[in-house]
Amino acid sequence: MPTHRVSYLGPTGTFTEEALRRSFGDRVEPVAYPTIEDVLEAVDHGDVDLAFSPIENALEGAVLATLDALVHRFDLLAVAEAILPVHHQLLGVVGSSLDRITRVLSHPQALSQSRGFLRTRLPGATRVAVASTAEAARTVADANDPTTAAIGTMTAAHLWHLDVLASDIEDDPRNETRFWLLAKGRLPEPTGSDRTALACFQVTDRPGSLLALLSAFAARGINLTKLESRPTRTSLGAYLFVIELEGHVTDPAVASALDDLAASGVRAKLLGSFASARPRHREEAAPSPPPVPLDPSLPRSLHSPD
Ligand SMILES: O=C(O)C(=O)C[C@]1(C(=O)O)C=C[C@@H](O)C=C1
Repeated sequence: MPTHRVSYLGPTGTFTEEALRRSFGDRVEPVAYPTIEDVLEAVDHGDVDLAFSPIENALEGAVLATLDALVHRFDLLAVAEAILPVHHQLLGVVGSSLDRITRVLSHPQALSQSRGFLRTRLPGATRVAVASTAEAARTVADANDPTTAAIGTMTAAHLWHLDVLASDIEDDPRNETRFWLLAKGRLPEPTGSDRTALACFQVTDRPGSLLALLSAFAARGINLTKLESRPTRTSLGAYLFVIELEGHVTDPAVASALDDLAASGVRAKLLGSFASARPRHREEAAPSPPPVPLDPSLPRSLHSPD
């Protein structure tokens, strides 16, 4: 089987590399780049065959560095997705210990996903954002400073001979991150269990445009799995919608919904169509949270039925 050169956020030892190797094994040759923009630019320029980048985290939501670059800057298509359980380790040089740590380095996502641990166990420590978790681990190892720690992978601990000062420090053990494999050009054939991602821009701003967007899919029984609003970057208060739905962009129902949207003044940019890493079944939908008592002065429609 041919090997594809795939750009990813490096250096070696990041969660992204782990997800790439676990999901695609020896079908890929990972090529490290220092930032997510560089990862995407590499495939855009044809320096690699594919790019692999985080798109969504269970605790923090969208990975905006990837999402916004795909919406605004690059014309790339997601052709596959992968999900990795993400467990963060606090790494220090040999001989260090938790009570000596005054500075913690990591990728902003890792710092955010470990917010609870940092607040309760290292309340006085300075948090320093760096380009990736592996970059943080490498910096700590190079500095050989027992007062500085990194948040990163177990692989990074082994690579740079760091001690695990505290393990699995993420805010929730169910933490996981979804990644997209991105290509320039052709989409994969439908598999029967696909998802499609779109960025929808309102060409004309009028009341009910979000409703029109949602109705085009609802009317055809197409299940939406994600809806995210992002600034259009044209003026304050102007937003576009990123949606994900069940189905392939070539499915007749999806294609007809897109025709409807175009007719109602919505421009849709295709972000990808790919086999779902975790096909969703309607009956597995999360249970609704218990009703929250609301201020009695609020409109009745906001109250749960009694
Ligand atoms: O810094 C890394 O190790 C990465 O692979 C980046 C990244 C991200 O950007 O979300 C990937 C997965 C985890 O959510 C934490 C960080």
